Amino acid sequence: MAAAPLSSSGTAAPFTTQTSTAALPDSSPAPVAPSERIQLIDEEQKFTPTMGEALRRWQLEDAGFGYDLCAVLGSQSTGKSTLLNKLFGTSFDVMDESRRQQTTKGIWMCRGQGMNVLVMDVEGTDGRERGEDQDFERKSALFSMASAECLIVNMWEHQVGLYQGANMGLLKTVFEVNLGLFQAGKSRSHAAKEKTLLCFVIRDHIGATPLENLRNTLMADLRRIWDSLSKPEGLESSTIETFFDFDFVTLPHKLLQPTEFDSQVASLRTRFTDSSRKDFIFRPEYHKRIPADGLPHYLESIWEQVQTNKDLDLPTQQELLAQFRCDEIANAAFATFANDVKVFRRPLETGEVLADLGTLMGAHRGKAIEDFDKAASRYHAEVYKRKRLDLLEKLNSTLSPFFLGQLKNLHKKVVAFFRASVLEKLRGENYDFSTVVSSERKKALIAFETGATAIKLKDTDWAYDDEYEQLKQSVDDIADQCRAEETKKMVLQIERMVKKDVAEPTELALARPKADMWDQILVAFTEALEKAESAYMKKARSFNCTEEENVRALRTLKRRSWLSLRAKIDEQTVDSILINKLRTAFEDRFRYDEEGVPRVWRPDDDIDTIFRKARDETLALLPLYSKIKPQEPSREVSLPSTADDAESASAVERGEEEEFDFPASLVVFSETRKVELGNRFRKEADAYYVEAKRSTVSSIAQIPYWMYGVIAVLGWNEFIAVLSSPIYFATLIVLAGTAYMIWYLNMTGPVLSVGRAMGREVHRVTDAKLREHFSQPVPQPAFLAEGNRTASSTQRRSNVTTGSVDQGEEIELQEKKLE
Ligand SMILES: Nc1nc2c(ncn2[C@@H]2O[C@H](COP(=O)(O)OP(=O)(O)OP(=O)(O)O)[C@@H](O)[C@H]2O)c(=O)[nH]1
Repeated sequence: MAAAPLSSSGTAAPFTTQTSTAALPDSSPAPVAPSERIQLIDEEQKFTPTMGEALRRWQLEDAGFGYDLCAVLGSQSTGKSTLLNKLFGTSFDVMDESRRQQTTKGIWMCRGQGMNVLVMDVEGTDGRERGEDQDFERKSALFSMASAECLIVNMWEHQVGLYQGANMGLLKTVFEVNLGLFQAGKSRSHAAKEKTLLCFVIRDHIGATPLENLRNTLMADLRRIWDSLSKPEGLESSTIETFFDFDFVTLPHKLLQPTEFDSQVASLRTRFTDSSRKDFIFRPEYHKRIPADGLPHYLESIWEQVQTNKDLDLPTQQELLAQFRCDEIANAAFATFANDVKVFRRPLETGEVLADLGTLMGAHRGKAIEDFDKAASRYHAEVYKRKRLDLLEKLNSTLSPFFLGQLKNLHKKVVAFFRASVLEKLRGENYDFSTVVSSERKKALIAFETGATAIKLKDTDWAYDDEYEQLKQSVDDIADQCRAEETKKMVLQIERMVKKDVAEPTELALARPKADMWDQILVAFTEALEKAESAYMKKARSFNCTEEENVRALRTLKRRSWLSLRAKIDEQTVDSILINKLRTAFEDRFRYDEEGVPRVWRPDDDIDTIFRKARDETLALLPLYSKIKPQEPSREVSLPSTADDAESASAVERGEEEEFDFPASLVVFSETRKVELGNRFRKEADAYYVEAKRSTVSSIAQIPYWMYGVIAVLGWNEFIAVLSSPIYFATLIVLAGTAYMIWYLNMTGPVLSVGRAMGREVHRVTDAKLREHFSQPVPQPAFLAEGNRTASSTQRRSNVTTGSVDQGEEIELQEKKLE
């Protein structure tokens, strides 16, 4: 039956990939290298794992739906492989004529040359080696039906009308298989629409029987077979045309009419390649809608189903394939995506705020979805949609930590910026605290919201409300801190103001101690405090301070102001200054008379009484100094002690405030110190007394008046000499003129005092020198050693040292009397 052998390559090893040029069509227009073929299903009925790779090599992996698949069925050695090689330029093995043995075993696949067509060469039926075993025939028919758009049924012309030779057994199997497939998928409406083309190629057509007659004969046979089949429920009245389209082609004898054979094969080829032809074979409705990249998996699972004799549910298979492929595609898209976005992790972990994070995240996610859509959208729509959602969710959950990290960093950045800008503004002059804080707060919240919105991707449930609330809280906390700081600063400023305002009146009042001394000081203090309180209240308004805060701040302000007054009083009443003040008060009473004129002690003056009065009056000032107590009770100041209110007491316990005891703060110095100061003052006063006494002694020791007469008599001739000498006389005139000028310019007083001072100095130096010369040392009183800070004490010391031992003793006796 078979024609003369073209080549023989024997049986291929399982899953081998082979290339052959032996069966290239003679009329092949281009010398293109034939495609390699693969053994899709081997003799052991195992599906090849290399189909994916083969598709890649055939450059069909990315073809999507842009490919076609056909299979050839027919009896063994009926020139199937020869026909396919001629039609499609494939490289299937052709039987070696001399050996006459089965060539094609299992199912082979090859890409058509110059076309996106996958061709399957199926092992011939009625296989001698397989004997009567119909198992593989049925399986391969089922497999071909499930996958191919067009089944080429190859037969000799003389087989038409015969049951066995015309493959009627095989066709019966095909119809049964198809009904089985339909039954499984009957719930799916689209199943009915899927038709398969059965293209009958009648070989060795001599031409005696026209094609029309052959067609009728075959169709009558096919209908008979169809009718004989038991139909599933609901399909009892279905015809063979419901599921199949039929085409009939005749080819002349290959060996007897080779030219005609070749030209008709070439013509038939165009029906497979030229989609513009009316009789184009690969019409879209036959396509099984399996994307090329999913074809290996689909065919494998179909074969697995066929092998395990399970009901072949094509729609379910398509769904399963869609799931498998969508997962694969999603995983590939996700792997690229994960690699792209991992660069965000490190900077976000180190606290950076990435400027284009939102855009970049969106772009990477978009690319992943795009990659997925491109490959997966061809698969089962429902599965694709579901898997797309899954992928989107996975992408979003991968990006979510970046979103949260960025929000956290944004929060920190905005808070830091808010703090810095508020502090910066507060460093300036003439600011309104509440305006500064509210405007910076607004800016901070807007900055956060803008940043957060920029990274919030659509199709996510991401939200930043919590972070936004936290940010508000943080900003408000900082504002509160700043307000507390500002309030503190303001209280300090006001305190300084109070300190300045009370300093001078305090110094003045304490320097001139009078009965109303404390009244003056407290009036000044109260005025300063009132001024301070109103200054605080004015500023506090701009700080939006609460009533409670105001009460607390004013209380602090009063206490601190009082303490600064107390500090001033303490400063002015340290021992040395207080003694100085007492000394001054004493001097005012003792050394000056009622009119304020300095006293020049004369022997008949009652020094003792004056001294006693001045001393007692001065000592009476000590109790006045010792306690802050105004004459007028209304001028008394009263502040609560820390022990008086619970809040302050607990603040003292916590160490936040210092203890403040107002009644204790009214005491300037204790009784003990008062006694000490009295004693010290007494000694100082005694020195004044001694000085006064000495000055009377020195006035007693003055030159007698008759001595001036003696001097005048003895100096007469010198007087005449002056008058008679032009030099002396001129000198006299100059001196007289100078004296007149002094008198005229009213400078007598200053000149006299200068002269007196000079005289005293000369007198002192002379006395000292004389004392040294005559070696008559007199012990120096201890209190004078301390009192030599002033010029008056220096004067006193010089006076004392110039006195005789007798005078010193006399003075001591006088003192004892006074005591
Ligand atoms: N008479 C005739 N012989 C042909 C024709 N085409 C091929 N042959 C011969 O038939 C024999 C079998 O050819 P194959 O192409 O191997 O047939 P096959 O159906 O693929 O065989 P298996 O794969 O073994 O089932 C070869 O010797 C061919 O030379 C034809 O059109 N007419």
